[in-house]
Amino acid sequence: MEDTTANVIAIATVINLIVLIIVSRIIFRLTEPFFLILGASIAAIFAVIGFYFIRRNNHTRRRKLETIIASEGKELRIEYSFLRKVAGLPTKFRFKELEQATENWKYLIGKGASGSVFKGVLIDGTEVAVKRIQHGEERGEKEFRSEIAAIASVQHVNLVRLIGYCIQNNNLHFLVYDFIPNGGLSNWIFTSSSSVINNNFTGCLSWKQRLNVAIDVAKALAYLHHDCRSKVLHLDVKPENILLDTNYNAIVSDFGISKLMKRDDSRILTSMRGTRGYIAPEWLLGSGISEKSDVFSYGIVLLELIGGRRSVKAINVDGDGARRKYRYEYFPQIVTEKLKSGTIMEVVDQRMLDLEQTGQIDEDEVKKLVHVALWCIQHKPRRRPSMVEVVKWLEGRTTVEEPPETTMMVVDLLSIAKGEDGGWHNRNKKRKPGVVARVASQINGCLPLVGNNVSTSRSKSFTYSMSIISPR
Ligand SMILES: Nc1ncnc2c1ncn2[C@@H]1O[C@H](COP(=O)(O)OP(=O)(O)OP(=O)(O)O)[C@@H](O)[C@H]1O
Repeated sequence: MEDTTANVIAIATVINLIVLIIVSRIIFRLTEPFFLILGASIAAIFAVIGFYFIRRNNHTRRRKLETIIASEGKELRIEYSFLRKVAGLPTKFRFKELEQATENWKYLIGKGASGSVFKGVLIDGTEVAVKRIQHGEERGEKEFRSEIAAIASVQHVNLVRLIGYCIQNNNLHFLVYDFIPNGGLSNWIFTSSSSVINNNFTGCLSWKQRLNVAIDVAKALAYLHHDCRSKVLHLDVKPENILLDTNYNAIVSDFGISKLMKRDDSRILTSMRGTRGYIAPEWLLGSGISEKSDVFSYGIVLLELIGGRRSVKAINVDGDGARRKYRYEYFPQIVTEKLKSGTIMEVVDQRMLDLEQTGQIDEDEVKKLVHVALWCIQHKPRRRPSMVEVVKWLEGRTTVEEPPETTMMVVDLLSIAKGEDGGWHNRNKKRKPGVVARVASQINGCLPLVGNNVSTSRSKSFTYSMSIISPR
């Protein structure tokens, strides 16, 4: 377009000049003014031609540059998206893409404190689990941020991969994960679980599968605690957050309340969250947490893997409705007693024993796992092993010694949602360490593990019940 304009101007100027010369020749008959006008006209012609060439030259150079920049930009974009994929960096999805992937939120696969999880398929065929986080629910914005911060920087075969995220508006966020086909471990070790919604994947894991799960989870935690730039504390290790893939390999998920900790720090102070039954005593007492708090939760999960039951079981002993009274059974205490009396096989999941046809589970193997678990749930964090040590014990690379007896502390809210399996379930996760500390200081000596009145509703006021079992 600019070229054509410049050509027209040049031609028009030349025609003008010719006309001017002819007119001047007739009027001025080759007088002095004629030559002056001629000179000026020739200068004008050169100016126009020069201007034309300079413009043309600039224009060509600009176009060349634009082509180079465009191709380099494209290359950079390709390289960037490749690097994101290789580095496992999460992609930002549009809400519409997620609506299409989940067929308008058709398949609900799980529900937690912070939102619901739906199954979906991305355009490229990748199966995903989309977690919808509605702010205003128990967790929310904070969970969304900490989950992205923690998981975006870690990559391990036993950790769930965050594929992407989506921010629809201020109070509706989404996290997109790899879909893990066999769902939560809780569905495979407990007889029934309230967490099962549209999920048919339940059953009973064999001893070998349970041992593999224990090793996988230990490896994932060892990686988070020792191999990342900052220590990553998961802080919500429990069977619901351990997913199983098609081959029953364990994948640790849900980084909603995880925390990053500097390598040099030995502990951090943070408000108490987590799930009842799995929370380490130091958190309940407000004395600061560390990677050893994950080790404690892991120890509880290990015992639950062996026994196929929750660590705390509320058994209705008297009354009904709001007046119901419960007796609590604390599985770690039962295990300790059975170990002492030489009857450890009595704590092993009966379903699994039936499956394996008694005799196929080696008692020494059971003892080894129990020892590891009891080391992990030592009351004093410094007595607990590192997850690296746990991996070595489980893989048989080093021998695990018999653990010392330990104080066991059971602290929880009075408002308990009792599940079908008699276990405590995932409600009222926020607690106040200050309150716990006060309750703890009132306890003088040891309390027997006894029942309380239990309300099944969600309580807004935080009341604590605490029992301490000390070694005899
Ligand atoms: N990537 C996944 N693949 C398959 N199922 C999943 C996946 N992520 C979660 N689920 C299912 O959804 C359930 C709830 O998910 P999740 O625990 O992450 O939600 P949540 O709100 O963080 O729960 P909570 O905070 O109470 O632990 C899980 O127990 C599991 O059954």
